[in-house]
Amino acid sequence: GINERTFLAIKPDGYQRRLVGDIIRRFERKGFRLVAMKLMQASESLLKEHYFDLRDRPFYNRLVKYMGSGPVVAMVWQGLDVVKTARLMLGETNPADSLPGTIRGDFCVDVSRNIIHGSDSRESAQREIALWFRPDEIVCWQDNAESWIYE
Ligand SMILES: Nc1ncnc2c1ncn2[C@@H]1O[C@H](COP(=O)(O)OP(=O)(O)OP(=O)(O)O)[C@@H](O)[C@H]1O
Repeated sequence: GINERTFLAIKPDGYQRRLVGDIIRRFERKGFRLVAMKLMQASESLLKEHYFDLRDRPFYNRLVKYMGSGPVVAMVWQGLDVVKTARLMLGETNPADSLPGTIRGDFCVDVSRNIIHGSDSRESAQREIALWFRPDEIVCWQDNAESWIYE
């Protein structure tokens, strides 16, 4: 949809490596709009809830520990088909499968240090946005079809 939203989080390794500006710049230049952002230390309970679907995977505990090992930059981005396009811009989960030009393809080699998270569907986006943000932390911005064409 035209005003679709997705949840992106720059992981502790992305923050530590000072990639925040580059990552935000990519999404702005692409044409998406930043509608919420906070730099935060995520709690263990938030991270466990966020990764609930992966709770039975062998790397789950390591993943929660890594995500809590430093600040994360939690963001909501809005725009036409942003869920799918953001996933393309991130690259594959495993950086070894990510093409150059994608965030993971350009900046990392290790699946357990892969810089950024992005919602994988509109349903997960809704769930994750509600988990990480209060409604009053999100800017209300509506692009209409005409502004996309004439802006
Ligand atoms: N085999 C693995 N070993 C270590 N960590 C892994 C492994 N597979 C996935 N992860 C970590 O768990 C995260 C979530 O895995 P998932 O399969 O949901 O991939 P994803 O949807 O591409 O990632 P994300 O949810 O972070 O955008 C990955 O981004 C990665 O940090």
